[in-house]
Amino acid sequence: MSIAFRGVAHTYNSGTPFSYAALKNVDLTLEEGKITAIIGETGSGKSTLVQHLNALLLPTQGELEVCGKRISAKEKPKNLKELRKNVGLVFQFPEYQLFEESVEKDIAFGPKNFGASSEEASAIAKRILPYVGLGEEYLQRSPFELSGGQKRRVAIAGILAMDPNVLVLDEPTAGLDPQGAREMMELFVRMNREFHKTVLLVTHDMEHVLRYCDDVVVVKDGSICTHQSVTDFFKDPSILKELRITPPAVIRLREALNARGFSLADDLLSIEALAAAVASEVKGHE
Ligand SMILES: Nc1ncnc2c1ncn2[C@@H]1O[C@H](COP(=O)(O)OP(=O)(O)OP(=O)(O)O)[C@@H](O)[C@H]1O
Repeated sequence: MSIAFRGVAHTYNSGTPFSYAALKNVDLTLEEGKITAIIGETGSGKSTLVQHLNALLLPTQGELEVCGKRISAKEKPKNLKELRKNVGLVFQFPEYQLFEESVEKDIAFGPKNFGASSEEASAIAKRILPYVGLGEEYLQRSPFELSGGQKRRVAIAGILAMDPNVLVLDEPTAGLDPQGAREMMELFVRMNREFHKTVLLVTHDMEHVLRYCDDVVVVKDGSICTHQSVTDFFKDPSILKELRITPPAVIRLREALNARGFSLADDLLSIEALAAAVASEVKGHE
């Protein structure tokens, strides 16, 4: 079952002098089971786009279909609660939304809200915590005493606890140190590969897009300007230049080497592949 936007537009403050067309006639089909990066310049409409997926925002025109539910301006999904259980939305800086007195209660809040007993919800919290890299000793701690990165892990555990089919992550690694960001990305990859979650990732980090994602969607001025596989996207340097995107380090290194006389192919997208190609060219000249 795919996720489809059909002619979706979203205008903020419609009918007022402050009206702003943030999304314009978006047609987009996302395959389930993939990790798709949503990228684009700041203010291009990425957050507005993804907030439609659990009906936090409703289209002002058009409709979308998510997990078998139709969402349109005229028609709120029949069972909003079920939709929100299926589509876990992690906002930018989710740690600001923690509110319970203990980590356990915070993670258990969602499952309880969706009908689990206190015991079941606590068991889920215990089970989920190690996935986000925190030990059981954190369960009874106040979320407010934790570091920023630990709070973020608790907030994400709260979403995972509801076992959504679709995980929508709006800049989940913003502000994390490189190690923390890598661990977070590896968690999402695991959720995708092991638990078959569809992952949509809003990000400005091209290294993460190249390394962890399958497909990429570029949003520009409220429209979708490209949707393709990550390997095709990064193979075409003209698109990156046109969109003023700084390419990942491996591509910059390849361009620098080619400028010095190498003829390395555009599809060398990992350090290992690039090193092997450089070694073979050097050997060929010996
Ligand atoms: N609640 C709102 N009311 C009015 N305008 C808004 C609102 N939220 C967003 N906008 C406007 O809509 C446009 C798209 O915003 P959005 O947050 O979707 O962009 P974005 O691509 O996610 O940006 P960033 O990368 O900076 O997070 C922006 O011009 C923004 O100012």
